[in-house]
Amino acid sequence: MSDSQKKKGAKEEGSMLLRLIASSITIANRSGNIIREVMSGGNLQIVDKVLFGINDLQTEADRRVQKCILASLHHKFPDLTVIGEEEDTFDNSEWIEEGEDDEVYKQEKNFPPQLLSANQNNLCVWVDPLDGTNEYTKGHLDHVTVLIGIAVDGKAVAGIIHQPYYKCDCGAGNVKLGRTIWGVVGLGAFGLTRQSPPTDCRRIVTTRSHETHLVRMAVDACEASEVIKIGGAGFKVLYLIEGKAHAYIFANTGCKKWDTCAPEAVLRSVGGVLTDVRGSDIEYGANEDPPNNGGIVATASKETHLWYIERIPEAVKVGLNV
Ligand SMILES: Nc1ncnc2c1ncn2[C@@H]1O[C@H](COP(=O)(O)O)[C@@H](O)[C@H]1OP(=O)(O)O
Ligand SMILES: [Mg+2]
Ligand SMILES: [Mg+2]
Ligand SMILES: [Mg+2]
Repeated sequence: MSDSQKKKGAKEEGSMLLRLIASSITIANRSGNIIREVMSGGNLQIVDKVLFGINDLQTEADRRVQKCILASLHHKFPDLTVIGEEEDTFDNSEWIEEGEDDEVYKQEKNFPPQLLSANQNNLCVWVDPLDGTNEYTKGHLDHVTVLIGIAVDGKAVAGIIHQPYYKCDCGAGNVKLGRTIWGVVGLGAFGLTRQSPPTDCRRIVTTRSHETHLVRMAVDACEASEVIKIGGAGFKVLYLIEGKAHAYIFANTGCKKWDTCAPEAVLRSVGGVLTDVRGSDIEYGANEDPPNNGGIVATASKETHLWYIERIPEAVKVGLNV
């Protein structure tokens, strides 16, 4: 047996969660290539999924990335529950990505032991192939992320967030597009640096394309010195972790569990919190319904989260039925 065969065999016998995260990072990177290819091809083939709400668009990039992620995960983990935003099809062998990111295995000894023993019976993966579709179609490309969220026993514990249009400075004036962030609760986050927000202001990040009366009421009650309207749940959570905003407030229905599973896991891996507007945890088990009708309140620090929950007016909480 060759060295590479031995290495592959050892990985296949090891922790399913490690393999899943290592595979998902590589799959998310390939997804970023697909998103850029579709955009540069110039034909997004936009479909309006009017049945599900306002500004609920789907493009050829959403569809292709969903095929890539689901086919790749199904190929390696045939018994795993994977729930994606777009249609489910597994007959997409041309989209299979087989690689794994070795950096994940280097962290094995630091992983919480109870997560290393997770298996297909208590794991569930929530996939948003392209978060921020509305913004993608309007050229706000930096708002777009690919989200692969991993839940164990219904809790968001690991997440991969890929930003296809993030500009990485490679030195000497060279710029590479795309970065991938991953995080595991109890281990930490990789691919970005956590920064504290300024202490002399209160910046709230909220929806750009799904604003309603309840969203405005909730944001107003939090006494923001600045309201930042950007697309996507993934992009907004990165604003929190990188200290560009103090809280993410979304008092509306419309978000689904694939929107928040990866962002919540990455946020919690750095000590943050993401809940509905009542402060209740979002459940990500395989039998949960996808919609999260209770909105979102998220902060990068546990200490400040309750302050925002207490400020959301009761009328907003009742309006969202939580
Ligand atoms: N009313 C809605 N209908 C469909 N998707 C929604 C709705 N509201 C929010 N979302 C999803 O949640 C994400 C975050 O919301 P927002 O950008 O408004 O803050 C959106 O990018 C969208 O994800 P997606 O782009 O993957 O369809
Ligand atoms: Mg969508
Ligand atoms: Mg989304
Ligand atoms: Mg999406």
